[in-house]
Amino acid sequence: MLVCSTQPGRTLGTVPLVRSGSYFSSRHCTEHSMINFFKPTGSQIVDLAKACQPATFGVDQKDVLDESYRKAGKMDANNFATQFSPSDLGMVAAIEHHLLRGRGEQTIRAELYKLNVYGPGAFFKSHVDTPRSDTMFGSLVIVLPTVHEGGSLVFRHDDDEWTFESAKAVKMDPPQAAFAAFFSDVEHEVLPVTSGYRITLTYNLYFAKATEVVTVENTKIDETLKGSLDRLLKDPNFLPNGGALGFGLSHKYPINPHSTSLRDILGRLKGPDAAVKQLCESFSLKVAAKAIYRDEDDNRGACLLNRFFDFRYAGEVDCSIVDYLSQYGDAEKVYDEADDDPEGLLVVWAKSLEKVNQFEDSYIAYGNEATLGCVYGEVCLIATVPSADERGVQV
Ligand SMILES: O=C(O)CCC(=O)C(=O)O
Ligand SMILES: [Fe+2]
Repeated sequence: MLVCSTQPGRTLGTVPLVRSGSYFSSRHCTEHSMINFFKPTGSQIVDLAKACQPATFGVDQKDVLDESYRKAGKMDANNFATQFSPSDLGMVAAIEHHLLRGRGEQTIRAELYKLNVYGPGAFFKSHVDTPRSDTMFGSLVIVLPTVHEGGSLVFRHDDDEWTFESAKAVKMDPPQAAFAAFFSDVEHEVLPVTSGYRITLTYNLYFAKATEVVTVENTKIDETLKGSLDRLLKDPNFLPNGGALGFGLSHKYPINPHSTSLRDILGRLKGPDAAVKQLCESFSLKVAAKAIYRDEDDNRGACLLNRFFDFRYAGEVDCSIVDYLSQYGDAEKVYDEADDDPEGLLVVWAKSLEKVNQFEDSYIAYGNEATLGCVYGEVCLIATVPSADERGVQV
């Protein structure tokens, strides 16, 4: 459960880490580039610290390096990827509610800024954050659950001083992160770390633009997906040889496999499904609506078709549906990372298939006597992802 408390100018709290949102990967080191903050190892943390650069800080809109003022390592947001999502965890809503009392709408967004590593002896003296634009009003610091001592955050505002002992607020088992959100003009300081590594993610907090507020639902989807997609495509370890991103649809569409065209569905996508298409296209990914077919026995793979296959003219089917469609229906076999039979196109499912648009058809199965077989299909969106080389990212 997210727990938070608010004093003037700042909201402090803790949030449990969710398993799916605890992975980080950096593009600096390839061998140990992945860290699961559910159970990070000591050497992974040291590797992450080594992959960082000396942290600068902003003075009069310029980035300055001065280790007598700030001694820490940093990694810029475009050099690592994380599934940690303050909005999915309810933090953005909580910050809005607590820090900006009474606004009560989704009028803010958190943009990932940096990852910081404070090893033994690292600190950041008292400062105020430099707003990066007119709409930036504050910062969000997430202290990830790693064993360390010291590194408390001290806030000062209007002759008031407050210390957040974040090292004591984080928990390892089950993992719980600590966070602090505060207005840019609140003075804050990171006291020296006395042992271990203190790892933080920093986010810039913005008021959403007026136009973004009107399309609340889309804004939320766009912001979350856009950042993730951008980071994935820039990650050379993501589909290094190319493949596809698959998205289950959020809305239901009228489907008759004997008469509906997938091209029509693509042209009539609703709200969040249309947003997925637009977003992928904004990254120059080609998007198509496809039918995915599996055998009744789910384990024998799947295949994608650009049209619904009409089994009324199929005759007898004497092999698996996937093999049949690959041979006679121009289908492309697909697999995902969990498959032990990698054949065809590798699809990473960004949004799982929830059977929202499942359809059913029957065919004549070959055997001693003809029996009626049942085939299931579903509609999904497939975005083709070029190889890391073609995307211009180096492994
Ligand atoms: O890492 C932290 O705890 C604070 C970082 C900070 O204050 C900043 O990046 O401006
Ligand atoms: Fe700061």
